[in-house]
Amino acid sequence: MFQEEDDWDDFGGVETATKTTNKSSFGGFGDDVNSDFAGSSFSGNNSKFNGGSGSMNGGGDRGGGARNRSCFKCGQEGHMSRDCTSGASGDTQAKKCFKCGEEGHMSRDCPSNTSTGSSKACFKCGEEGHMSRECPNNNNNNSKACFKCGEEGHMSRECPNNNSSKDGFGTSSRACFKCGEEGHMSRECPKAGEPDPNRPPLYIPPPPSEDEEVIFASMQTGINFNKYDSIPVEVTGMDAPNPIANFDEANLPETICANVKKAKYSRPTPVQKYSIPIINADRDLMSCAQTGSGKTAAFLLPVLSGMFRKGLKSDTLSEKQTPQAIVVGPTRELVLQIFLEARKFAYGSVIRPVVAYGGTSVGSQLRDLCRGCNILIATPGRLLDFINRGKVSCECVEYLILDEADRMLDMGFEPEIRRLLGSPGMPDKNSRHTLMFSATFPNEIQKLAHEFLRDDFLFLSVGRVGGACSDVTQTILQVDEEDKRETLMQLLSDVAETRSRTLVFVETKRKADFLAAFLSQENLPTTSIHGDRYQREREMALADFKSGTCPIMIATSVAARGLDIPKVEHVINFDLPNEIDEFVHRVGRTGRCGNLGQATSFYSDNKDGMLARSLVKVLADAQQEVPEWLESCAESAIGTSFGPKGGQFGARDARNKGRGQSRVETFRSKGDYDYADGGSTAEDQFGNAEKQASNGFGEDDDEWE
Ligand SMILES: Nc1ncnc2c1ncn2[C@@H]1O[C@H](COP(=O)(O)OP(=O)(O)OP(=O)(O)O)[C@@H](O)[C@H]1O
Repeated sequence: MFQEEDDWDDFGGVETATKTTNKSSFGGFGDDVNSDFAGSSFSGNNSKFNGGSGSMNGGGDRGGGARNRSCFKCGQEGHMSRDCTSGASGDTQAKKCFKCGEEGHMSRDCPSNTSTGSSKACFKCGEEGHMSRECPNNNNNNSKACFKCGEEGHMSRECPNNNSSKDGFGTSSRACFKCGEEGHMSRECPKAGEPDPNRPPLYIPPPPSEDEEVIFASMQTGINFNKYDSIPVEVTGMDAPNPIANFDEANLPETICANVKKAKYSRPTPVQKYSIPIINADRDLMSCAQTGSGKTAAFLLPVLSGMFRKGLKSDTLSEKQTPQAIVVGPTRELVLQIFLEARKFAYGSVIRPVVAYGGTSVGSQLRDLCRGCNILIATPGRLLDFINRGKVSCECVEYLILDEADRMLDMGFEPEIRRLLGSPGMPDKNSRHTLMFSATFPNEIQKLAHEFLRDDFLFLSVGRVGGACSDVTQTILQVDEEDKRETLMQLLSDVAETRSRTLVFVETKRKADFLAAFLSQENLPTTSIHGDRYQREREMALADFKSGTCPIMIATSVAARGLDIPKVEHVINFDLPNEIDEFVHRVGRTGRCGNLGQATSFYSDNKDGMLARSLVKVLADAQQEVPEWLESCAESAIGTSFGPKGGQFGARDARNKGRGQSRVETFRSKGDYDYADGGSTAEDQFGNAEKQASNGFGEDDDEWE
């Protein structure tokens, strides 16, 4: 079915048809501008889903110019419809009036001038009663010039000035969209077959290891693992089931139970003790627990078990897969990690997890998908792309899980999540189970989340919502911008010898590159990860960091959430983030699963004042030392827009009005996440973070995958 990457190249044909769709539907206005610059992506959909067949019926012939064209009115060749001498339509497919929808006359002869519903105005002058090509108001500003020579009075396909290199405005020359050279359109490009040097190389990630030892390799629990039991837990909502005390009470199928043992999970963490019975009882859940405390297994184990219990529905070897569970997360590396966890717990069973994320070959992921998919773990953009292509249907979804749910509902991803929830076949909230997990849950996001959960959902908080992990020893250093590099060098001075894993967070992708290059020059083995790197490079950077080949990794916020990297000893915030939640997640890359960790943050007076109050709060809550100077900074922020006096966090279920507190921090930024992670367009593979989530699914990726 998908033997070759090129199997997916058939979109080239659609492009041609699309161009002509534009032309015919707009009565001759459709300059090639449309087809070259927009048609390939957006109109491609039109031709597929909105009457594309219309464009195929002869439409394809019109654009090329090489084939015969027949009169629009009588169906005969040799003349255009405007020169047609036959009074009425003579062909079998009688044409309807553009204005009133009736047959037997053209729109310009339409007797029903009062037609209201669909009366069309001239595209050029805006007046009704004539089409744009018959427009008497030729001086109108909107009048269209030939796309090739810039002159009016003819369309580009009839242009007598074939060698003209002027564009429609007669000012600059138009180059071929594919090769950049002048003198031809992209569809006639002689280099069409050659690879575009600006496009990123195709990336097919290596298949995951089949070695049991690798599959079940897990992080060693640390000395504070047992202390998890003393963390206060609160469940709010009606009729919450009792927590379990051990995995034997979790009602897991035998295979999954055996896999839990192989993963050396001897007993559940608090978030698992509470979440597992809640999900087993088919309740919706918003679950908040500190970083590194086992939230992934808290949803995967009961969801996989539920799928077993209810019976698997997905067809193997079907071109349209119907997963019963969908997990979405904000970054590619995180969804890959969750996939590997799902694969571990489902090992030896018939459940087939599949992963889908941007920056990688669509064809290869589709081939994998079509081998069968019971649980799909994906970034939202790529998932929507697959739904849009008709490769994934949501009709069987029983579980929808948002990991890092507060980020998934924050401004960057919210439009895509809404699109996912509104996609065809997606069961409504009362017909599916929606589960949300994160270490942070600001009040305003909680309130938004209520819209997607059943009314009787349960809210679970383990420890303080939004609190930093107390197993991490935190230091805040007051450092001026210009001294940061030197201070960093001091902190890293012995890493070349100790090889202790150090994760350094910076604000921008450029700075990440710059700092990585600088440290490498200083003989400190450093790599970097951020949204402007190719996916291959991102995964290699992570692998080098994990293996210790490069014990220093410079990262943007793309690595702030969810990544579970063993033995990260030190997190350095070279730049503090704009949001306190982001800070909590970054610090949480160390001190996981009961292990101890260290975090050092550079505080710049000029830049970080807005974070002072929230920082004091987070440090105090995590029983960390709060420097006096920071308290003073926080005091001076009282009464400013940086936080009300006595600022507190969204510390509990936002439904408990009066008890829930307002957040201190309101500066929410988008950060470097994998927004709009659809097809493998150049932007997807190489720097998509600034792209708006609403700008489509990257339909044209198959042209070069
Ligand atoms: N019951 C358990 N026993 C031993 N190890 C566990 C247990 N549960 C989870 N772990 C391990 O703890 C580590 C952290 O788990 P996980 O990544 O799920 O944390 P998290 O709460 O999702 O963190 P984050 O908030 O950063 O996303 C993983 O290596 C996981 O394998």
